[in-house]
Amino acid sequence: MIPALELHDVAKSFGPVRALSGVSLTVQAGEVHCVLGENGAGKSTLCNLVNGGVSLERGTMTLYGEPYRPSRPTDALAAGVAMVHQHFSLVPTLTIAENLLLAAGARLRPRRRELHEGLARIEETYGLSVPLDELAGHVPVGVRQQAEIIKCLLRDPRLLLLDEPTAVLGPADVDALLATCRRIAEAGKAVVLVTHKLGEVTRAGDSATILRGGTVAGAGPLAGFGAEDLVELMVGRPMSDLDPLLVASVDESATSREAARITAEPVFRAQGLTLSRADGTLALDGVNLEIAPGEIVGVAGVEGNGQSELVTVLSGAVPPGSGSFLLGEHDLTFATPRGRTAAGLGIIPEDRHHEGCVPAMSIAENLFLPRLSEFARRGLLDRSALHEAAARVIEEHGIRATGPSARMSTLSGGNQQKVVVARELALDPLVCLVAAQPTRGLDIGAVDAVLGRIRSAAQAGAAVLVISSELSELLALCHRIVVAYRGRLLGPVPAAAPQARDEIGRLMVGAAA
Ligand SMILES: Nc1ncnc2c1ncn2[C@@H]1O[C@H](COP(=O)(O)OP(=O)(O)OP(=O)(O)O)[C@@H](O)[C@H]1O
Repeated sequence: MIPALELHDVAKSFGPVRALSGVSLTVQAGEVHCVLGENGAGKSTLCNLVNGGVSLERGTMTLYGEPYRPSRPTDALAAGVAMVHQHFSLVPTLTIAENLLLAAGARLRPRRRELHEGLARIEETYGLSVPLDELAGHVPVGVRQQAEIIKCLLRDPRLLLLDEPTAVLGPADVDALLATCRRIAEAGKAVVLVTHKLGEVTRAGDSATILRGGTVAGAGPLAGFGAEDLVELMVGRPMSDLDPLLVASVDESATSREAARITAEPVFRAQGLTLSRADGTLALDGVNLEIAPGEIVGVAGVEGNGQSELVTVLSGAVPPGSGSFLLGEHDLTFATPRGRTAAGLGIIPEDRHHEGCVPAMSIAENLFLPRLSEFARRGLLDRSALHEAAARVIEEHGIRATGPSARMSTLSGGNQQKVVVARELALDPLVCLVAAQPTRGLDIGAVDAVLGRIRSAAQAGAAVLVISSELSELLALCHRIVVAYRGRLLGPVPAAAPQARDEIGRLMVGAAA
C-alpha cells in the first residue's frame, strides 16, 4: 500500500538549534499515527513542515506517493493536508458560522447554504456538529476545538495533522476528540496526532513515532510498545525513575496515599467571592476556601464551572463583584499585580501566551519579570548578572533553549510553560502558589519535575492551590480536593480517601449540590 505520508531523512534548523535531524516517518491512510516526544523534541516543527508552515532544509517528503514540498499552508491545503494548531485560530468576536465561512477562503466563498451542506455531511460521517450562531469566544473550549476540526474537514483533507489538540480539554472532551480521530481514520484518511498523554496514545493510536532531541528514538505499531517502552524512548530514562504516583496516573488507575495532617492556621482565605459574566449569570457564586501553609488543595471540575474566573480574580486580572481574598495579613482583594507579588503570591496562569509571558522578550527577562529591578545598576539593567542568574534557572529546570537571550517566542510550547513555572516558584518568599493547569503541555519527565517542585514548595511552607483538569494529577499531588460546580466549590474530598475518585466524580455532576 502506498503510504499517505512519508518523510525521509528530514532536517530542519532554526539558527543554531537543530530542531529535526535525519527524521524518517511513515503514516498510512486509515490510521491514527501518534507523534510523541519530550518538550522541544521537534513534534510541532515536524507538523509545521508537513503543513508548509516552515520550509524543509534537507530530505524528502511524499504524499500518497507523489513528491511533496509545500512552501506555505495554502499549498498543503491544496494538496489535501490540513492542520489543527496547538493554539486556537478562531476569531472570538465572530460567530462559529462566520469563522467557518472565513476559513473556507476567498477562492471557495461558499454561501451559507453550501456551508450547511458541508456541515450536514460532516455530521453524518463523523458525528460532529457545532452551534453555528454562537460567538466563538463564548462557547466552551471543547466546542471551539470541534469547530477547529470541522474547519479542516470542510476542506475534505486526505491527511489531518493535530498538534496537541487535547492539551486544553477536560476528560469528556478528550474522549470525544479521540473518538473523532478514530472516525476520521475509519473514513480512510490519515491522522497524525501529537500528544504527551500516554493514555490517549494507547486508546487512540495505531502506530507511533517517538522523537527525542530532534531524531527518531523509536517507531512502529503501538501494539509493539508497552507504556514503559514509550516513556523510556521519550525521556531517555526508565519509568521507574519517575514519581510512582505519576506513573500510576499514566496508567489512569486510582492512587492512594497517607492522609496528611495539616494543623496550621490558614494563610489563604477566599471569602464569599462572586463574579458576574457579561450575560449577568454568576461565574463565581460565593467562593469560600481556606488553605494552610504546607497544604496543597486541588480544584477539580468540568471546565466552565468557574475555575478560570477564580484564577483571574485571585491574580487580580478582574476584581470580584463582592467578597474578599486575604493572604496572611494582606488584603489582596483589589491589590495590584505588584502588590500581590510583594505579598508572596505566585500565579501560574492558565493561558501562558496571553497572561504568563511576554513572547517578544528574552527568556532571562521573562524569568525575572516581577524582579527585574533587582538587576538594576545605576538605573541600567545589568544584563550579564541577569543572564548568569537565568542560565542557572534554565539548567535547573531543564529548559531547552539556546541560552538566556533567546526570545520566548522561539521556545517550544512546553519549554515556555517551564519558564513560567520556574519564575513563579522562584518567588521569595513564596507564601502562596496558585497554579492553573501547571503541567499543561509538559512531557511526562517535566510533569514529574513540576509536581516534585510544587510538593517541595508546600513542604517549605507555601499554601498551594492547584486548578487542573487532570484528576489523576490532583489525586497524586493534593491533600484535599474541592470541585467547582456552577461557580461554587463543593467538597472537600480528602485525596487519600479510598473512594476519592468516585466522590469527586459525583460532585462534578453536582450530585451533592
Ligand atoms: N521559530 C523558531 N525559532 C527558533 N527556534 C525554534 C523555532 N521553532 C522551534 N524552535 C526550536 O526547535 C526545537 C523544537 O521545537 P518544537 O516546537 O518542534 O518542539 P515540540 O516537540 O513541539 O515541543 P513541545 O512539546 O514543548 O510543544 C525547540 O528547541 C525550539 O526551541
